[in-house]
Amino acid sequence: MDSYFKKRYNSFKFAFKGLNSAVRSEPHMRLHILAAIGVIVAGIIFRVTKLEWCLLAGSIGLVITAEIFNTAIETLTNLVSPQHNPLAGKTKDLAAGAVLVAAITAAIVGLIIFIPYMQDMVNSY
Ligand SMILES: Nc1ncnc2c1ncn2[C@@H]1O[C@H](COP(=O)(O)OP(=O)(O)OP(=O)(O)O)[C@@H](O)[C@H]1O
Repeated sequence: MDSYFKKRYNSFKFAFKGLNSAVRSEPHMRLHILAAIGVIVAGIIFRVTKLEWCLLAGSIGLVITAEIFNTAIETLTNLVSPQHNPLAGKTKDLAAGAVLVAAITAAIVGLIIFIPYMQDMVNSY
C-alpha cells in the first residue's frame, strides 16, 4: 500500500517536472501563460459569469495542453530524427498546427465573451 502511494506521488512529481520543463524551455508556453493571466484579470474586472469562467478555463487548458503535447512531439522528433527529414518536418508542422487551432479557438471564445463587456463599458462612459 505504501508503494502504491509512493508511485502515485512520483507520477505527480514527474508530471510537474514536465510542466516546469515546458515553461522553462518554451517561449511560446510563457506567452500562453501570460495570455492566460491577462484573461483571468479581464474575467475578474468584468465579473464574468460562472459559465463564462468555465469556457475561459477550458480554453486556457486546451491551449496549454496543446502546447505541452507540441513540445513533447518536437522533443521526440529531435531525438528520433536529428537530421533533416521531410517526415520529421511534417510531424512538427502538424503538432504546431494543433496549437494554432487551439489558440484560434480560445481567441474566438475570448472575443465572444469579452466584446459585449467592453461595449457595455464604452457605452457607460
Ligand atoms: N528534422 C527536421 N527535418 C525537417 N524539417 C524540420 C526538422 N526540424 C524542424 N523542421 C522544420 O522547421 C520547423 C521549425 O522547427 P523547430 O524545431 O524550430 O520547431 P519550432 O516549432 O520552431 O519550435 P518552437 O516551438 O521551439 O519554436 C518545423 O516546423 C519543420 O517545418
